Amino acid sequence: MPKECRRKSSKVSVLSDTGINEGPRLERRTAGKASHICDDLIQNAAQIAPSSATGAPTVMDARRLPQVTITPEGGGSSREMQQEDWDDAVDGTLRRQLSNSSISSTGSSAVESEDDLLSDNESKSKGIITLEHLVDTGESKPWWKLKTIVNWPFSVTQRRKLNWVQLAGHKGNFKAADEGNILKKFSENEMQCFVKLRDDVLLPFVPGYHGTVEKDGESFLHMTDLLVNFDLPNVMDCKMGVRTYLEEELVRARERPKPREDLYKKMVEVDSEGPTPQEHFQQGVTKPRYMQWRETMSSTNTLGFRIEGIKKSDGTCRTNFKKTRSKQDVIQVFKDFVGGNVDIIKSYLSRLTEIQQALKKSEFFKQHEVIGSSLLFIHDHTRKAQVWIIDFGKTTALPEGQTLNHDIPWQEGNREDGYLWGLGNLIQTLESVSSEGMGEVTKENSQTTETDGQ
Ligand SMILES: O=P(O)(O)O[C@H]1[C@H](O)[C@@H](OP(=O)(O)O)[C@H](OP(=O)(O)O)[C@@H](OP(=O)(O)O)[C@H]1O
Ligand SMILES: Nc1ncnc2c1ncn2[C@@H]1O[C@H](COP(=O)(O)OP(=O)(O)O)[C@@H](O)[C@H]1O
Repeated sequence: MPKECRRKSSKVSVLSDTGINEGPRLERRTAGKASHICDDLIQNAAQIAPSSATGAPTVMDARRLPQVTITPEGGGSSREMQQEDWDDAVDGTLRRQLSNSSISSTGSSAVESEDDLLSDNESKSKGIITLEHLVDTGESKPWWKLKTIVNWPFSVTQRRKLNWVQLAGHKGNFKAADEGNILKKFSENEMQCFVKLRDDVLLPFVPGYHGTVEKDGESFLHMTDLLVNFDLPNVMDCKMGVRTYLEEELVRARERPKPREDLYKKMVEVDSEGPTPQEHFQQGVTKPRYMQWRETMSSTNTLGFRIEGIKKSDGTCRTNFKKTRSKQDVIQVFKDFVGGNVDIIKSYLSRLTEIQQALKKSEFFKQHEVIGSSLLFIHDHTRKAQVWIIDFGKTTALPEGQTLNHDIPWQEGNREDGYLWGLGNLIQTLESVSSEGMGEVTKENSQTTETDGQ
């Protein structure tokens, strides 16, 4: 979810899911063409340019490199927005459950104990976590104020913690809710998307949305927990599209470049050669520069999707896929994810084909730029397998009358996201898994220890 949206959420005083509030609140400036191109950026991108050996269709290869001029400002290592802008009291209470033994037979399970909980100081969530309910004040009247739900019976048992899987996004973004549901930090964009999706053919493929909830000025989206009906689920998050940042982030970085030290460190952790000499000198990279680098290192640019994280039924989690880029690498990861079971791949394929057909018919999809949205794959030992479209935090409506193809190259200003192109490649990739047979799962892909340094 973009921080712009999260920041706005704290200022929202009246929430509406009636659709009256049409149009994204993200201020969208006209994307101008840059007159400067950072040579270092281009050189760097050229060094890690996608190879044609991936077997990916070349329709996106003509993409123009995003143009960002990077200049140091104010010491050069400031974050675009400070973490503390967003962290709040409830964030501090979220802890990650590291013990596999406490995962119950369902994907999302209530637990009473706080044993072996470790505090999580990272801003990104990676794997198995414990979701807490919002603070129980003990008052007789409900502390929360439901805006769109008339009655939410919130019994004591429903206030227990919830073992859950969060493979991407920021820690503290989710809370436990009533049984079968979760709360996600409010964003205007995402709320508006959920409301519009109620009348769209994509509705069967997105989590159920039950309105907004507010507590102490903090607002949440109340939605279905997709893990709830699974028994020890295997979960994979695939981020869709060829671009993972908004055009306006690019414009902002060009107008007011703010090199960020945290992103520089994340880049160096994966590839010490990643930053340009200038970026090394200032110990900072801008957000779009980091996002572009992530796209070229992973399969985002070459395949139009990338694997963000996987949690398997044995409790192991991996989020170190930053360099998983070739189609063959992705095939190996899928083989390991399904434990060599071709039937699960076939179930996934049939669901993906339904999603593809629905997307092609969807009015919502035509009228929105879909950035940073994921497909969430879930299966368990009963061979139940589902795929869901999640995360509309950066999905923004186009101006009235404008539509997107979603399968043509992005050029700054056209707002194309490459979603359908990526989905086509994802389907082809799973077809390859299915036709190749499973063979042996490599040691690398069956590893159970997560490391971020790749
Ligand atoms: O995956 P890594 O390499 O850690 O990079 C993250 C992801 O791209 C996040 O997207 P997502 O939330 O979809 O996972 C993004 O959040 P936004 O969604 O806010 O763009 C983070 O931006 P910052 O939060 O600005 O650091 C960026 O640092
Ligand atoms: N409705 C849901 N049911 C189950 N898991 C979910 C649901 N929504 C999100 N998740 C989990 O949370 C992670 C982050 O979700 P996402 O919506 O992408 O958050 P963010 O906007 O913070 O990036 C996903 O990778 C997935 O593991």
